[in-house]
Amino acid sequence: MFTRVHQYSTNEQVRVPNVIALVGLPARGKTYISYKLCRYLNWIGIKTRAFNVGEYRRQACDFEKEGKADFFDHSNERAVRIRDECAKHAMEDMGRYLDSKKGEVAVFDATNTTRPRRKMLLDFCNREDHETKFRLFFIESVCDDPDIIDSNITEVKVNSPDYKGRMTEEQAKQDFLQRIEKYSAQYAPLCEEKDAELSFIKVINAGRSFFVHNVNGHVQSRVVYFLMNIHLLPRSIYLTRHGESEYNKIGRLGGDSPLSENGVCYAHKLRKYFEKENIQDLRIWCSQKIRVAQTANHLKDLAAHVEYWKVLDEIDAGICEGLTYEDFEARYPKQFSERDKDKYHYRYPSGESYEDLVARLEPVIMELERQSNVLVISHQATIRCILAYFDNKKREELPYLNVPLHTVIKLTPKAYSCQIEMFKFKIDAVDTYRAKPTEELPWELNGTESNLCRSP
Ligand SMILES: O=P(O)(O)OC[C@H]1O[C@@](CO)(OP(=O)(O)O)[C@@H](O)[C@@H]1O
Repeated sequence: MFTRVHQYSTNEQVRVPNVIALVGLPARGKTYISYKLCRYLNWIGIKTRAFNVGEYRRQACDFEKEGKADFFDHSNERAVRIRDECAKHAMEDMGRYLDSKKGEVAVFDATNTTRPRRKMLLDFCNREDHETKFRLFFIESVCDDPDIIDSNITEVKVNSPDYKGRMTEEQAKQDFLQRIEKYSAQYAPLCEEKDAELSFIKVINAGRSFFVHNVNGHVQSRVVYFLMNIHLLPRSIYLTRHGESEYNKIGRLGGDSPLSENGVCYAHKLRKYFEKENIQDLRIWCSQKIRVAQTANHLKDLAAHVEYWKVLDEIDAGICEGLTYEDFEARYPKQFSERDKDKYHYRYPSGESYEDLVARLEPVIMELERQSNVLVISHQATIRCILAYFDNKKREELPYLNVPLHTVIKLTPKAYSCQIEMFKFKIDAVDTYRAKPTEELPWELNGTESNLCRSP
């Protein structure tokens, strides 16, 4: 007799709604963490939304009239009342989001620096009227490195809607420093003894060290793992497909064919491009397909490391490997239209779906988060998945992102976005893009320079 081992799917594991609450003084990167977490959790298929209490406060009162830094003084009773009301309002919205099952994780982005505020949140999560109580996890960002704080204030805070257009950058900076002082007077950091029952992680000096306490459940452990891998250092990630292959030329899917003449030409030009970029400690990650290895061969000596990852192989088209789209439609018309209906979830018989591909590529994303400069040479479907992560794309858009041949996509991660530049090489190649039948154009990218397609 066989015993069936129950395999938990991601969805089963996240049935308990989770609240992730940030803790920390202003300018400690809380919104940055919340943005990155939302992007990551949504990409791996856990529906997540951030609730930023600052935005509720901005809607509730005119900051100009309230007196800036004084608004955050704990002796300003009116302001304390307004701030508590805003927090409650955000909590109620968060509750509706989780109770209605629209989302599985809510990120509560606020300072939460006092014990009473955290108690209020805990009571809210344990309220009996929720269908299921919410599991609460705190992420405290502790930072005493003046350089990190200063760069956060100068790069992010002086441009916040509180200040932009209302005062000079210097005035904004001074006001913000006073705001930090007001919060510091009331700040009660999380503490192993006093908060023994709570689950939390302390991220110290933007990830130089961590303190993890009482982790509870799948979502929390994934969050901890993710936080321990991200960094803030400047770097660029380059994505490209292999040069045009013999199969591309005749429109066949998958397979393991070599480069066409045009493809070889691209490999040479790619070398020239990276010679010019002159990147220190470049790592090249390739799939294990011949067309990718041939593209990478010309670049090997420019890189500090070249690695061949099976997980970077193209989507497995199963019984459709080696067919053209026309063959596919003629042989398996039902399957073909199923794919058009829901390309993200459609799994090729004996092959993979885009959803499978995202799961397969998670270690690549995690490793990309850890590394500095990396060039990934891979395939149309895999690059779409990686790009969707960095450009925060929805699942329905992901399988239709336009990733043309003979193009380098340069990603430069910024605090709350990712700059995307596309360099199209002037070397002929077939167009392998197949639009969604009703759609006329490929989906646009979000990135700051998304429409920019330049020649290198
Ligand atoms: O999901 P769709 O849009 O079919 O694109 C994936 C297809 O792209 C192709 C080319 O048609 O990728 P690649 O040339 O990068 O290997 C196929 O191998 C693969 O099946």
